[in-house]
Amino acid sequence: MRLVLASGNAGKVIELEQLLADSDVHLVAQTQLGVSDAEETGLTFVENALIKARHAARATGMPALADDSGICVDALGGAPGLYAARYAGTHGDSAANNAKLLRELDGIPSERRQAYFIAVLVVLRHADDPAPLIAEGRWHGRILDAPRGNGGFGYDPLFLPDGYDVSAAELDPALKNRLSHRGQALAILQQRFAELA
Ligand SMILES: O=P(O)(O)OP(=O)(O)OP(=O)(O)OC[C@H]1O[C@@H](n2cnc3c(O)ncnc32)[C@H](O)[C@@H]1O
Ligand SMILES: [Mg+2]
Repeated sequence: MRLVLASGNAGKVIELEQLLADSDVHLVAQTQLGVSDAEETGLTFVENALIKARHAARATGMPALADDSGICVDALGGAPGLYAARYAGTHGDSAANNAKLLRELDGIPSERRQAYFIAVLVVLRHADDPAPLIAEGRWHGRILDAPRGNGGFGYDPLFLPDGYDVSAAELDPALKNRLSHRGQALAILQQRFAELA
């Protein structure tokens, strides 16, 4: 089964390809097919995931998988949340986003730095599919005082997963995929892939 992956985020593409490496699902990143990024005008992760999947399915005529994700920090009322990719103003500027997150949490002690990553994955069989497959995962932890590690992407260097003494950017990539919001959501989705036939 060939699916267009409706994401322009190289970190997500790598993780999702790895997660599906042993399956019969073959992902083709939308950038490889010349598909531009969709405008994320939704007010929820699920709406944005549907917008992105529909955009890629329409542009390519292929079934599409989209991932809308973010990080929600309790002490900031859930911010950056839906706006994680553009928290500091420029879409996808991880260094600036991470610096802003540290500034916003300046002086807040570790016991009040709880946060979770969330991912909503959507599969549309075609652009007008009225019955998308939808799955959500959440990964809980806290925000560090300073970045740690070089793996992963985005907010990973600032995220200390519950139960671990290393940041998400210091975890082995396979372990991150087993634990993460994205890995959890994909496991749910895979149980439903059979319905795609
Ligand atoms: O919309 P696409 O094209 O998929 O790519 P994007 O980077 O814009 O992705 P989102 O709109 O879903 O925004 C999610 C942001 O949340 C962050 N994020 C999501 N999952 C993450 C993870 O596993 N590790 C670190 N940061 C993550 C990262 O900064 C993303 O840019
Ligand atoms: Mg985006």
